[in-house]
Amino acid sequence: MTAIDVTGARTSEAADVITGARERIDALDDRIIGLIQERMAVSAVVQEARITSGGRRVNLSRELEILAHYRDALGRPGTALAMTLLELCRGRV
Ligand SMILES: C=C(O[C@@H]1C=C(C(=O)O)C=C[C@H]1O)C(=O)O
Repeated sequence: MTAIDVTGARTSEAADVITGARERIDALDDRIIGLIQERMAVSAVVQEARITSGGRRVNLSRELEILAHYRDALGRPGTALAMTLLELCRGRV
């Protein structure tokens, strides 16, 4: 397959732009995944400390703050993203 086929572009110039941009996207996705894994590890520290102290895993008021933060930054899809992040970090409630 040629670069044009793979990218869906109709010219080799557009195919070059898309190929370069996709490399940047792949690198960004790797960093985002790494940050999510780091967030999961830090969240686990908080949850473990709270559970060990006799508290509950989940803290609803804190989660509402996080949902609002993502919604304010990214709009409605930000809320969905934050819910997915919270599920990754503390499991399903
Ligand atoms: C990490 C915490 O514990 C849980 C996980 C959260 C998170 O991953 O952001 C937020 C609230 C809690 O349900 C916390 O209370 O800060």
